[in-house]
Amino acid sequence: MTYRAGWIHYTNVAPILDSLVLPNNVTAVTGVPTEMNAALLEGRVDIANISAVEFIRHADKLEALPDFSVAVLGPVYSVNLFHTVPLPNLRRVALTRQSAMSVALLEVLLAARGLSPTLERAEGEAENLLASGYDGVLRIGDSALREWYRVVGPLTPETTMTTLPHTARGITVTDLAEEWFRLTGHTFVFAVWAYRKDAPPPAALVQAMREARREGIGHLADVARRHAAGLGLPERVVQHYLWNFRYHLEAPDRLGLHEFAAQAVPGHAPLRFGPRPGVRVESG
Ligand SMILES: C=C(O[C@@H]1C=C(C(=O)O)C=C[C@H]1O)C(=O)O
Repeated sequence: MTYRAGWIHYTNVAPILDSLVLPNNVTAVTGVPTEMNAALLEGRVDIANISAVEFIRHADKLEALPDFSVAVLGPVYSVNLFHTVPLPNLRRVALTRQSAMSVALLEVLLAARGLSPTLERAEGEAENLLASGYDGVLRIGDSALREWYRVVGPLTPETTMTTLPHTARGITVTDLAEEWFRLTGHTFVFAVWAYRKDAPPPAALVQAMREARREGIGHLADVARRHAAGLGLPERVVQHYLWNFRYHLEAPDRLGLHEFAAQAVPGHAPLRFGPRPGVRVESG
């Protein structure tokens, strides 16, 4: 039987996907987070790296690989609220249709500040939307990374990603993962690799994913070089962006995930993870 994978193909998954050799009988499609969330929940794929909030919302049906995540501690650079007024003055915010996670995160961050601007779905470049009457625009993924750099860059020999300003040309870029860290002191998990509990991935696929990740992380400069031109960004920016991610769903990531789950989806079913690598499951 064929096992069907669905991959979100943003650059932050390249350290896992670029070197991945799919075993026989595994097929893969790609898409943006909301597409992959729906594909998994509707049974069109069997495993996908999905928005962590969808995993939490559907924890009764889903299980996640125990050692795969797209997570950060502090800034992420690609989940950004672009705004022209201070956060307390926000009135109308445009949300991207590509994302479930960042919308849920924005709602948590706004609620923590007692803010309730109007949230609307609208596509387009952040700067164009800001010029057209929105005072905030939420963007994720590669285009958000590019727009962030366009607003706050360029890097000079004296600056690093972490010392670039948050405001330039009248636009402030609020990095939602950095805000989450300020609020809670936790990591933020954007994605996990989830599957329906009754359809776990073949061991050969998980093994291939682990090998691909080892290869990608071991050659991050090469991954950055391959993707920099396509992104239209300096290699230095892409390399920093990539090594900043936490791909192993380690204990601090799980803590952050549970904290977010408690805040965003109160009353959710217990989160379930498959057996850890190297841990033998006794049968009977
Ligand atoms: C950090 C990011 O993570 C992605 C953001 C997601 C979302 O917002 O729903 C889902 C999967 C993640 O891989 C990003 O691509 O910018």
